[in-house]
Amino acid sequence: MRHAPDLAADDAVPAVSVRNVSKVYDGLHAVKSASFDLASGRFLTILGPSGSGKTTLLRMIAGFLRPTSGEIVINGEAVSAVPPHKRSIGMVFQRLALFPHMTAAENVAFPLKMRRADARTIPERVERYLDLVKLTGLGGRRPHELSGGQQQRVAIARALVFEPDLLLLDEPLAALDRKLREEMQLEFRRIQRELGVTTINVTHDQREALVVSDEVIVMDGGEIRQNAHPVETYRKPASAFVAGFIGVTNFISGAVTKATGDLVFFTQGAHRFTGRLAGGGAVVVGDEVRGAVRAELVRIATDADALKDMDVVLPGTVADVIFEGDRVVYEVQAPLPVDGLLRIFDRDPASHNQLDAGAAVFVGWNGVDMHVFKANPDHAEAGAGTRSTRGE
Ligand SMILES: Nc1ncnc2c1ncn2[C@@H]1O[C@H](COP(=O)(O)OP(=O)(O)OP(=O)(O)O)[C@@H](O)[C@H]1O
Repeated sequence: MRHAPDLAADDAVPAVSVRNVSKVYDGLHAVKSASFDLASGRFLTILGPSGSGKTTLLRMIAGFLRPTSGEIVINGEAVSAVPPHKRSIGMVFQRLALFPHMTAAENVAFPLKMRRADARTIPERVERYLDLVKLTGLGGRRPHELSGGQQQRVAIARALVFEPDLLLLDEPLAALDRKLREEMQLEFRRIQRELGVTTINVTHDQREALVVSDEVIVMDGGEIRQNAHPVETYRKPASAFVAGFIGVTNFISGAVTKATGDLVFFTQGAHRFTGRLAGGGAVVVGDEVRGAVRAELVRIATDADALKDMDVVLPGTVADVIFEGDRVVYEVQAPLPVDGLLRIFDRDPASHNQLDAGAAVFVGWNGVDMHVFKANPDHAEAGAGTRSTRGE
């Protein structure tokens, strides 16, 4: 199939170039000065909370919406004046919109007929794409005779059969149950790698973004807050917002007492903390900062001695215990103004007794595991105070 990535060409012209694109409704920015380049064959996910501008950005790339300002370039061609059906784009939506009266094979053949493909080649191409999505032999069934996951596969085959330059996914998995959703995430990844088709996916599911993507753009308030490889997004969040939106993060506010290089010392009442400056910029003594530490990097014990290797040890009381099978989530009330309850993952719950709510405990972590962000009241962190630990 012709989508096998051509690495030499990748370097030359980005498959998609979004240049300073904004969309304004009634004086409000749905998308504000978004810019990014996406190389050919890459899988990009645009991740963000509801209302952050993800769909608006995707719809502008698809051509359903015109930017208020800025430019979108696909394979070197500025496309602002090109209508959606003239852009070489396959789309899969949350609502699949399969034709119910047509068989799976007829659904997949539809875009080829619309594009007046040579009728003699259509059956072979349809079969090839049904094979690709693992629906071999099911082409004769109508949508209602297929499971939700199988219908999803028909929609994927239909979006890809005409070999578009770009595949756009608008939360296609949001309506599926978790197990099927996770299975289909891996399917999207497999198919995308097999074809090498440049893909842009929109989701508010952080796990999906980390699992499927080569690159993740995190949006908030219409703006791109970070554009990075998933591992970097998780390990080196560019702001307190990103740290709070991806993963489960504990925040502690304080004032800087010393800053040397990227090492920052700050205090909250009588408690001293250390961390690494994150998100760029610099801090000086007296600046308000927010320390962020991941739930999986905080340790919990009933005996302070067990945490003697940790840089920070605080006493606390277990407020709630959430059993999730492969891990236990503890919510701990610490007696200093940690922002909300401290959340801690115990990933090895089978090896010891579970703690009970009300237990007196100690929690601890190391300074290298704390990211320190300059406090910015305009960009409150995401996720604080929520109970969701799975990004759902
Ligand atoms: N046609 C419109 N008219 C006015 N405002 C709009 C319009 N479409 C979107 N908006 C606003 O633009 C902002 C971004 O919306 P958008 O649908 O892009 O967000 P999203 O991140 O995709 O959210 P969700 O995950 O809920 O779909 C929101 O504040 C929304 O209310």
